[in-house]
Amino acid sequence: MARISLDLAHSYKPNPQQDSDYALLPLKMEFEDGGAYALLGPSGCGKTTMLNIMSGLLVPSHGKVLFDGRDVTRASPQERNIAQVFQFPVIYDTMTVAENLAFPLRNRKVPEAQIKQRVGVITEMLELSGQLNQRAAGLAADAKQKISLGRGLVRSDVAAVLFDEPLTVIDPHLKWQLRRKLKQIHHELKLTLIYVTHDQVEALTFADQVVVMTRGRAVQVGSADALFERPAHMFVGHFIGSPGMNFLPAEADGAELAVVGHRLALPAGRALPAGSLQVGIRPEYLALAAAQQPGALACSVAQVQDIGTYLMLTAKVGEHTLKARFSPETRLPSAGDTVWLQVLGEHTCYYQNEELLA
Ligand SMILES: Nc1ncnc2c1ncn2[C@@H]1O[C@H](COP(=O)(O)OP(=O)(O)OP(=O)(O)O)[C@@H](O)[C@H]1O
Repeated sequence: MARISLDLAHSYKPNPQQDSDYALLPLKMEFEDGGAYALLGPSGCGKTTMLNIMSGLLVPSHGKVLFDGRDVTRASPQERNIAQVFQFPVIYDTMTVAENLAFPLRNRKVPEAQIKQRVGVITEMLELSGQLNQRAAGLAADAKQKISLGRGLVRSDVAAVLFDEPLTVIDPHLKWQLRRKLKQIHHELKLTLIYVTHDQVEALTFADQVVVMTRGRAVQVGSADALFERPAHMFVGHFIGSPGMNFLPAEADGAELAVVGHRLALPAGRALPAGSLQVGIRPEYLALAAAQQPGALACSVAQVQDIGTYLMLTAKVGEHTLKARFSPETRLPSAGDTVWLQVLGEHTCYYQNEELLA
């Protein structure tokens, strides 16, 4: 396994002039040996480009890729010793499940006894033991994709295993099981795993560290907890969570903050540079407050929805909308009523130029 370091940028255009010409803007990043990472972001943000640069399918237009300090920028996937799992199954239909799994090891002349042992471990983990001697051709799409996952995981000597949206063809129930399974496999096999997805639940259940990307930039690398509690960039606040973080424009001036024109005292000990900023608060932390309570805003209730496991309150303050989540037993006001919501508190984040200030 290897520690992967990136110090690069990539443009598919021959003469990039502006930021929008780059699929990846200049970035420096380290993937630690044995870590479980997810590259998370919307379509077109540069995830596959980054993965293909790590695997060796693509040479970056600028900069370098290092594996354990060794420059591998122009080395092929074979030379880098990378295993890859793609969106759709890549297996041999005429071979049995066992033969498919053994293939990457036979190719490398691993002794038969060792192959048997390793294939046994992987089939057990992926719950394929009952189908070992079946031909792959007769299997359902998700069983075939499990074989693909197994082929990616079967070698213990790879620098890293890279996954590009590997659960796309899997049905939703099995998807949930496989996500948990992959996490368990990571703990047992201690391989470096890098996993591309646009699905936040998939990224947050699988990875120890999630790289959140938007428009060719990696805007934050962090644990699920860090991305939820302290989004480093407004995009992370908005993209992570269901629904995402609420934002309100504000003007800071000494110990006070004018939020949508309402002057609120900042919590004790909180200092912000004077000027325009955005106040960010998660729907989970937007609590009910008494009228005129410091740090609270009077809002107008637009809607209360029963989502089953929680209640969702939608409120307006001026032209701005706030979403707040409450437990099902909370007594909430009705549409048209005024509600006071605690906007400033210990979980509130403050942003300037989209970056976290405090
Ligand atoms: N071979 C290519 N030639 C030119 N432009 C490309 C090529 N591959 C990707 N791009 C562009 O680079 C940008 C990043 O694409 P990339 O496929 O890395 O994003 P992604 O986050 O993986 O998206 P998706 O989830 O849709 O696969 C996009 O604007 C895309 O159109």
